[in-house]
Amino acid sequence: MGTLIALEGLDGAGKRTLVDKLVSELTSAGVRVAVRTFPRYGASIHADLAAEALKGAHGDLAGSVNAMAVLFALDRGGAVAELTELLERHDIVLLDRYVASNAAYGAARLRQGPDGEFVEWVRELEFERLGLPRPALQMLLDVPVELARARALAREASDSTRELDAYERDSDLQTRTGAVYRGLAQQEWVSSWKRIDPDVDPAALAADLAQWI
Ligand SMILES: Nc1ncnc2c1ncn2[C@@H]1O[C@H](COP(=O)(O)OP(=O)(O)OP(=O)(O)O)[C@@H](O)[C@H]1O
Ligand SMILES: Cc1cn([C@H]2C[C@H](O)[C@@H](COP(=O)(O)O)O2)c(=O)[nH]c1=O
Repeated sequence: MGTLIALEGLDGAGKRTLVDKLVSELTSAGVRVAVRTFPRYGASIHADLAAEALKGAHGDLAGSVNAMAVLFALDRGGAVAELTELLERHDIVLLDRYVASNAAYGAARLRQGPDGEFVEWVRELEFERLGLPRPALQMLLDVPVELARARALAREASDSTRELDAYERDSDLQTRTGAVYRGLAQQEWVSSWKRIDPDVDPAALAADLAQWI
């Protein structure tokens, strides 16, 4: 049975970039690694509806914190069988965002903290009702909000398909989300957490992750 590891962080933090480097390092070291990214755009109606809502579609859908979180949760709920199968065939299944994204962004929108009702609601909905596998390790790519924003803006300027959505445009939301994430990491929400610096060495981190197999 493989080890489930999730990478979390703000929009533009560099998660995708780091995941790609980790896969390259782990694969070179002979580790069987699979990657999945949430939301599953193009593969899940729930993910697509959420993305469209964050770009202004579907009336007042994006205005409801719980409705948005249910969409993200149902997207993941549809991936339970695939995750289970991937874990059977790989040493590590690395996730670019997972359940903690829902907890952190939703709590931040509601101005709640990591110990608040919303975080507990997400835990119960996703791990207990939807039966999502619990990650062995959750990593927080802890990039200052200004750096994450600069990276998201640079990406938007170079790629017309990556226009900032409502969450990305809201700098205060990103700041509060960062604070909730750090609280979740500090209290080891659901499983172990590891804080990752922006200048992390991917080779060293990959070697560390291989210890979790
Ligand atoms: N270490 C880095 N140094 C410089 N630029 C970086 C670094 N990591 C990522 N970037 C750049 O920052 C932008 C955002 O990176 P990336 O897409 O990996 O972030 P992300 O956390 O996956 O974002 P999102 O959650 O919004 O999809 C990209 O243009 C990427 O090339
Ligand atoms: C998976 C997930 C994501 N979010 C938030 C985080 C982002 O601001 C957007 C879209 O995600 P992307 O990585 O920029 O494509 O949605 C969330 O609130 N809950 C989730 O479960």
